[in-house]
Amino acid sequence: MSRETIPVTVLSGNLGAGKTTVLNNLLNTQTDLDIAVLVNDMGEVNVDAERVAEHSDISEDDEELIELSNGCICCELRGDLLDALAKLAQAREFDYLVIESTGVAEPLPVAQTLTMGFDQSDLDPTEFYEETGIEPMDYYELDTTVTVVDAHQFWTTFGSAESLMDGDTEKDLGSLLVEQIEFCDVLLLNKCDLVDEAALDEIEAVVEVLQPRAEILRTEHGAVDPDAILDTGRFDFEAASQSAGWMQELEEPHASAEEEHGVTSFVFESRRPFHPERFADLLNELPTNVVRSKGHFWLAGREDIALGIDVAGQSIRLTPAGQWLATLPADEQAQYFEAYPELEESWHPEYGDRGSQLVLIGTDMDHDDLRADLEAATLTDEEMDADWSAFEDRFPTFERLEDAEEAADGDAQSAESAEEVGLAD
Ligand SMILES: Nc1nc2c(ncn2[C@@H]2O[C@H](COP(=O)(O)OP(=O)(O)OP(=O)(O)O)[C@@H](O)[C@H]2O)c(=O)[nH]1
Repeated sequence: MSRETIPVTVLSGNLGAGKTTVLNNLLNTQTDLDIAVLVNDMGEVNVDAERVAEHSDISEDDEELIELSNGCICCELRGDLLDALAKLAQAREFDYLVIESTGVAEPLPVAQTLTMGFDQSDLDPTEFYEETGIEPMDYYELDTTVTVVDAHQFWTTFGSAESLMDGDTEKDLGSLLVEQIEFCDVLLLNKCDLVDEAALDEIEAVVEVLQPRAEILRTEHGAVDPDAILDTGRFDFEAASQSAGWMQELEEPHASAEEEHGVTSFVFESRRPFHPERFADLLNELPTNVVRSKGHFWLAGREDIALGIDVAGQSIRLTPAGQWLATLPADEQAQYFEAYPELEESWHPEYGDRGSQLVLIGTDMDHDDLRADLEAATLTDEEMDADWSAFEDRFPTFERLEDAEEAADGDAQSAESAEEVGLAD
């Protein structure tokens, strides 16, 4: 194959989901492609690379098997990843690259690194890059992101609050699984030999709501047709980072073909602020069948910025989601109205654009009950007239207004100011 850039497939997926098994299968399946492999392992010894070497034609001494150990390519090893790719590109004796990330890798930053390289990202240049000036991403193109999901462990992981240290941040396996599902082009539902048909249908229904864009394939022992994950041309950064089910839900509530599996979703909207104490209590006691929730909300007493919320499994993350336009001078507001006329239509005479919009996705959710609970957590008529600053407020305070602006500009999930909270009493 001769082309200007080398296409890349990235394999993600929770610990033990079957990434190495998929990779070995791929390397042992005859394709026309000469595949180079980069394996990332958290430990000092790259066990996965050893296993790849053991089970395929590629040996550990081979230049086309790169090992990156002792860290994760979604955080501290991003620069090393690019260096390794630059060195590999110089040899260029292969025509496809497959990257196996660690089980704790977040796919979005990996894809970001591979899309932006050193030139466009905020990465500090490495010594190698400064010496050679080679921008690896001139040589590569991200082609397909694949998430391998363990069907057998699915519900256990989904509801898991087991926390794991991932670089400097702590997160739980459940929310990592959701992120990995939400950000992929192809999803391999692996270990199907261990799960019956009805249970697989149920898992697929949840996955389809979380990630309507991906192709979902059922696999056993990682056996997959190479054409399904190599050279598919499916990767599209914008689409991938925007395609999560909750986003689509805001635009166009989906017809509930999934309802037979009890997977549903709804949008809660209110122009009244939440009472800080009642809303914190509600979030702390959110039923476990609410598997995903995202959106922004207005908290009484926080009239400057909107707060963003991201619930996945057992974890709740809060971010500053942007400044309310109501806080801006009239001339700046007028500019927004011109660009977005619908803003003016929904403008409240006293509160402006302040309000809440939350999407909830879950299994067997009682929409009416949940809606009533959310409604009850907003201020009553009497409270609307009270002094809001006197309410007890356990939500994190975001010191800098720039935090809000950064989060509004970019991806709220990666905003450094995100806080994982317990909202304890
Ligand atoms: N029964 C069954 N076992 C599988 C299947 N796929 C993989 N396994 C087994 O599951 C275990 C984990 O598989 P790996 O391929 O090492 O998973 P991984 O995602 O690379 O794991 P980490 O590198 O630790 O994140 C191994 O013992 C595999 O043999 C499958 O479809 N069915």
